[in-house]
Amino acid sequence: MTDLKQQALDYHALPTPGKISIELTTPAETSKDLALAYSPGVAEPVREIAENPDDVYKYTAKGNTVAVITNGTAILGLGNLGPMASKPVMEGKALLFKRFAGIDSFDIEVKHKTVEDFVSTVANIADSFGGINLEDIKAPECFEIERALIERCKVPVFHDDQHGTAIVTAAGMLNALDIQGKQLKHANIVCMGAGAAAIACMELLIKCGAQREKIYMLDRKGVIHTRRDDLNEYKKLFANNTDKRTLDDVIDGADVFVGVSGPDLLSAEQLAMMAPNPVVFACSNPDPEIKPELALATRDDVIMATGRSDYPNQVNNVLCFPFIFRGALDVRSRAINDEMKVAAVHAIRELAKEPVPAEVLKASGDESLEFGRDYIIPKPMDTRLCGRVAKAVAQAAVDSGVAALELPENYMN
Ligand SMILES: NC(=O)C1=CN([C@@H]2O[C@H](COP(=O)(O)OP(=O)(O)OC[C@H]3O[C@@H](n4cnc5c(N)ncnc54)[C@H](OP(=O)(O)O)[C@@H]3O)[C@@H](O)[C@H]2O)C=CC1
Ligand SMILES: CC(=O)C(=O)O
Ligand SMILES: [Mg+2]
Repeated sequence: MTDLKQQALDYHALPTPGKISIELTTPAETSKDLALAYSPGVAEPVREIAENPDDVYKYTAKGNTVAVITNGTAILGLGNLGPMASKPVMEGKALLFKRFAGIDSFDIEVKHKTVEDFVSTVANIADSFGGINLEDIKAPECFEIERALIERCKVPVFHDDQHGTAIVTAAGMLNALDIQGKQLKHANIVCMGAGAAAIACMELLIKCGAQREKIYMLDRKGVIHTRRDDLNEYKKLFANNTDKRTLDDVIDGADVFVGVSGPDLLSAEQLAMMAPNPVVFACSNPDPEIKPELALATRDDVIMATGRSDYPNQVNNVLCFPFIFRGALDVRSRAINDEMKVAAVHAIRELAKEPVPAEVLKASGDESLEFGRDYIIPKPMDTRLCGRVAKAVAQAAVDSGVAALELPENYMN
């Protein structure tokens, strides 16, 4: 067994199985405590909430709790391994919510037969939480699921693999292209993968200035083009009227490669065919579309990012989901809309341009970090992220009319 494999298994098994537990926030030592916490005292908040439903935010943990919900059909880049196999990832998301944004979460792994079955299960329990984070649900079902749940739930519903990934990708891409002296609107983009993350990443890049006709998207069958008759409605939005059919055809002269597909799908030869000063985001987890060692040995003008914590430039939705929910919960937003997503993009990208405090360097193990090809995006353990992103998101929620509360005074200052 490799060292990392054994360490990772031990990390999850010890000192107790899993990575999270529940802790109490009120005293529960004496009979008096129990008379308040449970019977008879608990009846008082019950009566208040029955009379005024909004009081649930005053008397329960709902307002700081997010459900992380999956069916295990697209677990990282490992595929459809079922609900139980996804549990370590979902507990991992709960760990990240708590560690980076102080948000409590429950992971819920749903076994279901139909999309409607999944949607009803989630819709029926959604009110228990302040928000719903959908995770690792494969395309195209994820699109229908998210749309239906947004319609049916009063709390914000956010499919992290779509929008969290897209926000971080857009933030990193705008910075990387700036460093390479290129502009998104002129960039020839290759997107390997045509699923949840791919469709959302490309749609957000287009909102940020990329041109749809300059994007070539590929799935397992190759380039997505207008003469294919096997495309779902989401892939069809990226069908190019082109004779190009393979990665070799489209990578020639490309400025950008975004990989949200699977391991080792971009070869050194293909990377060598890209335009001068290319940007490669090989974001498949745990194994990227091309290993950074290989990419950097192949050419030294490439800006290289992966989804992993153990290389520079981690383009991973962890930089977004804890903070976008922090902002949404704090102003009790009923949605996470485009205005909030764009606010998150800019807050994340701008932070990378600021000097990095010593404690971030210590946590990341870097001697120095300065905006440039090996530091295009902040580190997840940068404690400034929560304040910057949550504040921008909360302000955007208030400004766009989806927040029930005003921005708290001195919020995140
Ligand atoms: N770094 C980050 O923050 C994130 C990274 N990801 C990564 O992105 C990947 C996809 O996740 P997600 O979108 O949720 O999953 P989906 O199942 O929704 O989509 C997977 C897509 O990848 C394509 N694909 C898979 N294998 C190949 C291959 N060998 N050649 C070409 N295309 C391939 C599939 O093609 P087809 O449609 O033909 O089946 C599909 O379009 C995963 O590796 C995941 O780890 C996802 C979210 C966040
Ligand atoms: C990071 C993540 O959410 C994924 O790879 O699915
Ligand atoms: Mg995921």
